[in-house]
Amino acid sequence: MTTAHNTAKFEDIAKTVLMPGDPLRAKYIAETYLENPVQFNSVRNMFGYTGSYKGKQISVMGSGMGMASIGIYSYELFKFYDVENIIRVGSAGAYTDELNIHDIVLVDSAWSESTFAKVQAGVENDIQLPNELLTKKIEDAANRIHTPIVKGRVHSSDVFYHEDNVPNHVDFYNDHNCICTEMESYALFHNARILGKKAASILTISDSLVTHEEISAEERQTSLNNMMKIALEACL
Ligand SMILES: O=P(O)(O)O[C@H]1O[C@H](CO)[C@@H](O)[C@H]1O
Ligand SMILES: O=c1cc[nH]c(=O)[nH]1
Repeated sequence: MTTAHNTAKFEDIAKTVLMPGDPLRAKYIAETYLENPVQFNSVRNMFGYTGSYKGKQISVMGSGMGMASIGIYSYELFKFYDVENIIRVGSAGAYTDELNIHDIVLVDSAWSESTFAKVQAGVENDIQLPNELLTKKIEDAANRIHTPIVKGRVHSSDVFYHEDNVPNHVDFYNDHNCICTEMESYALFHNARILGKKAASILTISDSLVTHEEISAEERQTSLNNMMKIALEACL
């Protein structure tokens, strides 16, 4: 089975896939943590690899940025490659000064004003939920390796740069209880639900919309090691 966006054969991809937005972060995870990683995709440079972690076959593949992009890649993995679990390992911007740079958020719900779910399947809910079991496995893994996490709701936005005349982080925090923002979890959770699969998201705070601190582009590729270890341990 190949698709317009993925040249992997059906058997090349493991049942669990870790998905960072950045394909270079996928390459970093494969080269740093997986034994014998084999690359299965390079179409559009959306790198994907399969290897083993502590004896378990795991794949890692970039999703690209935004719901349109993860919508395509996650749908193909679930539907055409029969992937069972996708764990997003992303970066996020903090909406509250209670979150610091490098804090790790385990997503317990994703709120969005996006029309993704409506256009995709006529679903009007503005909240999508991760799979409970997979999310619990991530929480248990974090506890096992003594890495603190914060559970909370993410704002999955279609837009990274906003003008001043629209709702901002204060409104999303106060009106919708969103503690941070990224651009993919809502679509990932929706795709998993309609296809009967499992998805979860774990995010590292890369910048703050409150304090305006941020980490560099290079650090976004490589410095999210604690989150990656939690996600890998959750696969065991
Ligand atoms: O670091 P990733 O996983 O790409 O996630 C976040 O970073 C990108 C924006 O810089 C968006 O994709 C957002 O969701
Ligand atoms: O502010 C941010 C940081 C990471 N990702 C986003 O989508 N927004």
